[in-house]
Amino acid sequence: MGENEPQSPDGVRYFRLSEIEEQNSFKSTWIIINNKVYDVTKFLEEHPGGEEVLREQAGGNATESFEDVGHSSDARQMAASMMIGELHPDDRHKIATKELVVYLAGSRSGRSHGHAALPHLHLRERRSVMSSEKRGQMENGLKEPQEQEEEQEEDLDDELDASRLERFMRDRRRARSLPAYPAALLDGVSGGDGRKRVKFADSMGLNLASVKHFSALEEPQIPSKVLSRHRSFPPQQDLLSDLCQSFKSGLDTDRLLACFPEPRDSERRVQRLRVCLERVTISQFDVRGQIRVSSGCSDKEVGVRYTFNDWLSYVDAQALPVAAEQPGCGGERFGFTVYTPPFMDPSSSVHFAVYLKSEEGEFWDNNEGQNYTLRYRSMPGTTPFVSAAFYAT
Ligand code: HEM
Repeated sequence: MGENEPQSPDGVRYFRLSEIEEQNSFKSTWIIINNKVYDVTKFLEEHPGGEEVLREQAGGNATESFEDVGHSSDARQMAASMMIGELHPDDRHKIATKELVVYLAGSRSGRSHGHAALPHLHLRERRSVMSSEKRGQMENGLKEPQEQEEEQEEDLDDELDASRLERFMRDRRRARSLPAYPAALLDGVSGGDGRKRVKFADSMGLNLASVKHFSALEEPQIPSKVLSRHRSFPPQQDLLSDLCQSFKSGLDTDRLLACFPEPRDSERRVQRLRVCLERVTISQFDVRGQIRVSSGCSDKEVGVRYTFNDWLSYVDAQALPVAAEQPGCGGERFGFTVYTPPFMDPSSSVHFAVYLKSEEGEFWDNNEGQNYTLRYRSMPGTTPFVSAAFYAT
């Protein structure tokens, strides 16, 4: 590949775009970042941001996505070790990115919109290559500059503002979990000394931008978004303390009953399967369940296996014994709680099955082979934070 292509004066290998576009499989995955070509095939599984995001860019220009994430200098050093050449100069125009002039209003005297901490962003297109889709996104909530002449006079200010904007955007970027760096990639990269790095995020998952110190006399203000989330979903009663009771959900009892087994059936099911899901309850924040197992063996592990991504990956969470047992309810009970991520696609589901592992073997209740499924449902017209919950289907 690329043998017939010219090289740059300093010996860098050039690849034609068509050639790069072919490297889009698991066997060979190349991406372009800032006109440099990277072979990320061996890095796919180790990428802290996941294999999928790289696969989506395979064979194409990943510059914008790479920069959007705000990769660290460590990440950039890693990337350097995967560079195999550059995009042929004749093909660079084919992947040219858009250039935007960024205006920050509200930062100059007399232009304030009354939100000192949240500047209004004014974006103006300099080139006309922006796609209409992109333009739609950019213009969403953003305004055109009002007076062109005034803006030209203030070019210097704009430069200053652009750096403020960059800082602002960085602060408002969604906080990301910190990577577990693969040891092999850390040779010679700073930060690989095994020390833990910690990041803070607010209730919406955004990076902590500043720290405010409250005095003892000052009442902390709870943002209305956070309050409304709690108001919409009052805490449910503690179902785990109420054994042998019907499945309950403040959200959709009928549908739950249709999907989950009848609790009075659990006697029969636990005899047959040795383990069964007896009850489940759902709130916007978590899914709680009660598992019943046949009494007997002392050394056992009871838990739930669940996935938020259709079993691409899954988690086994151990269930803990429920303290009190009511008379007339044979077997032992274990409770589990699965916390649902705050940011889910509207179509997301959680699938799960419950298990018992003992010296006699492994036993499962997987809803007769179909697993238990809860679908995430958004309610239109409200913000995602107060509008969605899991529903049984
Ligand atoms: C050779 C190319 C790449 C390398 C070496 C690389 C490396 C890394 C590293 C080390 C991190 C951890 C955070 C950090 O240190 O910045 C990271 C995070 C991430 N990367 Fe990349 N990356 C590459 C390309 C990409 C591309 C093309 C995309 C998007 C299409 C991407 C998306 C992400 C995302 C979304 C995260 C955040 C994961 C999280 O913390 O939740 N990366 N990457």
